[in-house]
Order: sequence, then structure tokens, then C-alpha cells
Amino acid sequence: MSNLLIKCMAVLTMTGEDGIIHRGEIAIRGGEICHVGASGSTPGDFKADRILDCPGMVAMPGLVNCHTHAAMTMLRGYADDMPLMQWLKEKIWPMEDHLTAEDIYQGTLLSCAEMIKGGTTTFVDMYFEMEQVARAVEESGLRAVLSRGMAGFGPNAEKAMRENIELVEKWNGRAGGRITVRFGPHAPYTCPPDYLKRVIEEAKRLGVGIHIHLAETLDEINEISEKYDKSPIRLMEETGLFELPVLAAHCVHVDDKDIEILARRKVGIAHNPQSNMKLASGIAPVSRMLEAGATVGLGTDGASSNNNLDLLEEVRTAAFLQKLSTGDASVLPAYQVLSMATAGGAKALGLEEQIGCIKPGYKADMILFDMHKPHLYPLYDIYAQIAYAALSSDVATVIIDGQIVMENRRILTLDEEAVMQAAGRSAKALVERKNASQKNK
Ligand SMILES: CSC[C@H]1O[C@@H](n2cnc3c(O)ncnc32)[C@H](O)[C@@H]1O
Ligand SMILES: [Zn+2]
Repeated sequence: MSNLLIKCMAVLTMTGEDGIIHRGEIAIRGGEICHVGASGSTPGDFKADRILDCPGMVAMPGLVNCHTHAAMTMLRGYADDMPLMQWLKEKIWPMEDHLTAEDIYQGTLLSCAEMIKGGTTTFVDMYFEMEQVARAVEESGLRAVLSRGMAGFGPNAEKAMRENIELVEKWNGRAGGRITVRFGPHAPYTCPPDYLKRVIEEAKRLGVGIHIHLAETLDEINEISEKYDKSPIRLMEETGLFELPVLAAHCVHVDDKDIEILARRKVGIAHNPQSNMKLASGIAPVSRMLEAGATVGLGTDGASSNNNLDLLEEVRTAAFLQKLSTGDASVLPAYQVLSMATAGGAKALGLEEQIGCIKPGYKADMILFDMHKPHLYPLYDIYAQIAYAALSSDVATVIIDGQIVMENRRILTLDEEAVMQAAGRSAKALVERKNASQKNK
């Protein structure tokens, strides 16, 4: 691994609002940041193998996509304009039955290319055939937290449990530590308490956390309160889920007591504003959650309910949506929402001492924005410019674990054209298989 020295217009360290270093330098040794400071401050004994001299660029920590289903790029545009339960039951689950391991590999590679181009350096995934997802992550150079999505009833409940255990055993800590693994019980409405208790037992035994969908729609709230006479959050607390590190996707329909539980139990919340808007699930009370001391990161959800994996769009949407829904333009200001996409996301994953900040000792996961664009002039406030005006296409360079994964918008780890072609072929064959199976019915 080579030593890199980055010289840029400014470094947003994301260690606090005053953490802007104008005309900054970042020295990277062996995948780790070893120095951050003003121009000329790098110690003389640091020998750079390569200097990235970028006077028109701003460096910030790589974006953390806290919730996705990467291979669902295969189903982008396949089912739109319906609410969650109808979308899942009538369209997505029947189609997912026809996905092959190869489709999942190609769909994940496609999503990796899209995420790298948008400045994401870490993503959190829940799906099946996770061996394929792990292979794609390893090749792409991304960092990822992977879990096998598990439903606690039906013929696949035991298989899913076994596969998630195998995923932990085989992949936790692999790809030079870039891959970590969690258990992925899908949701309270697909995983009854007895099944969840077994998941908790296995996760404790293996020393890993949980990734789950929680309190996403009113349908879920109604179903869970009819069955158990309590909210999904209270049900999870009573089941013992929050004794583990938990990342809960959505948390849209939560009351004050739920928020208090989420904050007290240090549950990481993955807020997915665009998916929640598109499925008409609702608006998560993010500013109240933050006020209560909860940890909130941002996610895209899958490319079939979003319909892209552009985390910078989520930054802008999250901020605007909170302002609109609270009637208070001062909530979720630029620094705070950018922090949710970086340091906050890292904290939601329990990785706050490794990623999410540009700081000595942290992993060298960072992105460089090219600020020399008409829509980025003039420049009053760098945080506001990145949060509200920048586009993902302004991300010029992406570095993960000290490796340059994209430079001047060219991905170096994957053949972008080949990835798109292969994904297109997989999607075509998938539709043909689905149609053939319908004819045979
Ligand atoms: C069993 S793997 C994960 C499972 O989750 C489905 N999914 C995708 N988006 C959502 C969402 O917003 N809420 C609940 N479930 C979702 C995906 O299609 C897989 O079947
Ligand atoms: Zn999801």
C-alpha cells in the first residue's frame, strides 16, 4: 500500500463545525490517515509515493449509506408508485424468487459502481446470496456491513439463520477488515419474537450486531399493535433486541416513548427520506430524535424504492423534509445533515472510531469534491455548498482504506462499462425467467 499526500482547497474533518482546514493537507500511510493540517504542516519524514495536488477541491470523509439492498439495482424501475406492502407482496417478492446468485453478484457490482461515483465509501446491506455481495464488495474496494435478510416463518427461516451464521464465520473482518457482518432479521412483521430470540442468541454468541427494518409504515404499527398490543420499538425492547448493537432502518412511526427507548438503548437509526417519500410511508421525526440524543445516519434503501443510490440527494432531501415538516427552517442545518451522512452514520454502525472523520488514526476513507463548477459559485459557506448545492457528479476522487478507487471520475477497481453490460444481460434473463414461469402456471 502506497503513501499518499493530498493537498486541497479545504479539508472538512467532520470532527466539529469548526473543523475546516483551509488549504489543507492529508497524509495517508498504509490505509490510515497519519496527519491532517494546513499546507506545509506534514512532517518532513513522511515520504509520499504519490501527491494528489487538488487546489480546487474540497476533501471530506466518505459518505456512509446506512441502509440498502444493493442487488435491488436489478429491480430498478420494475415496480413503482405503490405503497410498501403492495409493492413487496405483489411485485418485489415474486420477482426476487427468480433472482439467481449471478444476478445478485452483477446487481451488487452495478450498485458498487453507482455508489463509488456518488461518493459513498461504506454501505450497509441486507439481502440474500450474501456471498455474492461480499465478492462484489471485495472487488470494488468499498467498505461494507453485510447481513443476510431473514424471515422467521416459511420454508426459508432455518436456511436464512444458517446462512447468516456462515456469513459471519466466513466474511466478518475479511477484505482487509473492510467487510463486517451483522444478523439481518427483516422486520417485526416477518420475524416473530421466538425467532428473534434465537437471532439474538446467535448474534451474542458470535459477537456481532443486528440490522433490521423497524416502524416503517402505519400498516406495520397496526399489525404489531393488533398482535402484541404494543409498538414495534417496545416489542423489540421486550424481546431483548436492544441488548445488542442494533441498526434500525426507517423508524418513521415512533412516539416520544419510542424515541426515548431508541436514544437510551443507543440504537443506530438509518433514515431513508426518499424511499419513505416514494412509498408514502411517512416522515421520520429526525429532528426530535436528534434532540433526544438518538444517533441517526442516512440511507437510500434499495434502488427499487428510491430509485437511485445517491446519498448526497438524501442529504439535501433529509434537511429540506425536516424543515418542511416541522415548519422550522432552522432545523437540520447543513453541518448537522452532513454529519449524519458521515460521522453520524459511522456512529450508527459502531464504527465511529474508525471512519466518518478525517483525523489521524482513522481509516483513509475520503472523497474530493471538484468545486470549479457553475452551480458551486460563489462560495460563502462550504457546508451549505456541499449539503444543498453540490451534486454527486461533483465527486471527482474517492479513496477507501488508502486506495484510490475513483480518480477524476474514472473508477479504477471496476470496468464500469462491463459492469453495466453484464447487469443489463442479467436483468433481461431475469424477466424472461419470470415470464416463462408465469406461462407454465
Ligand atoms: C430478505 S432480504 C431484504 C428484503 O427486504 C426487502 N425490502 C426492500 N426494501 C424494503 C423496505 O423499505 N421495507 C421492507 N422490506 C424491504 C427486499 O425486497 C428483500 O426482500
Ligand atoms: Zn430496506
